[in-house]
Amino acid sequence: SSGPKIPPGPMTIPALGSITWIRKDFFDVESMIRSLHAKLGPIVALHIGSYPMIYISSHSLAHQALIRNGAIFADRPPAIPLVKIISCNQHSISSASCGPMWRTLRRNLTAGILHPTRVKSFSRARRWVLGILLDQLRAAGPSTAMQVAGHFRYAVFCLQVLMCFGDRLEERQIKDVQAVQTALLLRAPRFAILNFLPSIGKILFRRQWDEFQKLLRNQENVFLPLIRARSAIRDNKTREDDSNAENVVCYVDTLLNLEMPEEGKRKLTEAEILGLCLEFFIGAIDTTSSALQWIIANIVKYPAIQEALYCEIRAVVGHEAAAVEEDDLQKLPYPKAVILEGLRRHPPTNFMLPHAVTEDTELGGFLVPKKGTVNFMVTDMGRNPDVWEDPLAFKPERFLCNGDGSGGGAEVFDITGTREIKMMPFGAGRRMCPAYALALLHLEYLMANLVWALEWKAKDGDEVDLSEKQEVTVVMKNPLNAIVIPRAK
Ligand code: HEM
Repeated sequence: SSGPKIPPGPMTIPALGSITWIRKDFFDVESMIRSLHAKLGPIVALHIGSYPMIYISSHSLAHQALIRNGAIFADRPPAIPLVKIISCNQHSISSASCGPMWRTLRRNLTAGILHPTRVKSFSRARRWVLGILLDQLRAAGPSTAMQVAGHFRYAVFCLQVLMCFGDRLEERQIKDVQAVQTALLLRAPRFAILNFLPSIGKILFRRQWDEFQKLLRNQENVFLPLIRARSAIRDNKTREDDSNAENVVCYVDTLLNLEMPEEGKRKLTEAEILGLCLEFFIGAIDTTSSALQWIIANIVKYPAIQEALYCEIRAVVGHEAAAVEEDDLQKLPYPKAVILEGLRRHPPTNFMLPHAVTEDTELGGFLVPKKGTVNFMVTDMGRNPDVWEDPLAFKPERFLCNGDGSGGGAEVFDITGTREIKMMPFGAGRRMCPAYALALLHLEYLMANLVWALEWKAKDGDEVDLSEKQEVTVVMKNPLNAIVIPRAK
């Protein structure tokens, strides 16, 4: 027709095209999309399944799609079979179609456990987790280098588990949750084959299918008793007003109380609650802990940044403070700038979750057809030289008002991209990460205290290598190996 055309992309024969793509490594696909952008411009299309997959590398097109035409671009495509199983048929926030179920679940998360007063009620839990992390890091001694990634991941895991199941959990219970959840994530690549031809895949790849089912059962065995324990606490509370009962509301409490307004006010099933808990971990743990590792790696690589952080913290909390408290963070613009620079330079994910389009629409002069999927080049946007001066340098000052690195300016950067998108580590628009403020709090609190309590150094003669590797998130190819020296107070 004479109307706008589908964005340019490599020519493919429909079915054959899909087979070619399935055989490609994720990194190959990513670098291919990057070279297509270099050749064909900021909007390109791949023809992998029945509908085109459109990739966008331009900040202004991302803003036009996600903010100005947010309603059209806010849906999700049908989930792949294994995600369907884990999410109880797309009854999770990240996978649900953009309808009443998604709205209710998302609102329950943002107005419930992510409400600032609820987040504040977990301050004690955060202090406890920080103590565990510092003990683990100090244990190596001041002259032995250690890999810190596992310790960071465990700390973030503890934070999420406590917010999910209640802040009185014992470490033993946290470790049980971690064991089953990590097993599922680590084995995930083995199960990918089950996504193709799901009905006969169970028979053809019997071993993988049985193993997948076993991991799901293990997960139920650990999660369901924790969910039922919260249910029992709630029932006891309604029977007698027990002042000793738990008073910090956790995510599971909000899910147990939730009613689905469009479905006769029905309650969520245990399986749905379990899937939502899993999402609460999968969305948070690898993203937050890999961001923390990248940020600390840059602090080790650039001692002047570490010194500037330490000096600003000291000026606010005083020489003798045992720790940086959450209330102090509001008075510390430089740590905020370091976190933002970390997320710009090393966003945990190169792409967002795929968005589906609800009607034919035009973007950048091209047709984005109904049911087509759209995704955005998150990493490339944060490193675009047209938007960021010297984009590969790690310069937190760019996020300070006064821009001179003195830490005196207030942080005004709009991470939501509502006015203008300059980077989008948390996405933008209606599907933007609902927990971005929590993630920023965890990163700021942990980083500020890690620098306040410990001096970070590279192993003698070792360069901090910032090469990347794709795992669940983008991680350091050579994980950070650092020496930590407790600071005298
Ligand atoms: C540094 C940490 C984090 C990063 C970089 C991050 C990034 C993202 C991104 C890029 C998306 C997709 C946005 C889109 O498709 O438009 C997303 C969605 C989501 N994230 Fe996060 N996230 C982080 C932490 C968290 C945490 C702590 C939680 C839970 C407490 C969480 C829960 C979710 C959920 C539920 C969604 C789906 C939202 C929807 O579809 O409506 N994330 N996140």
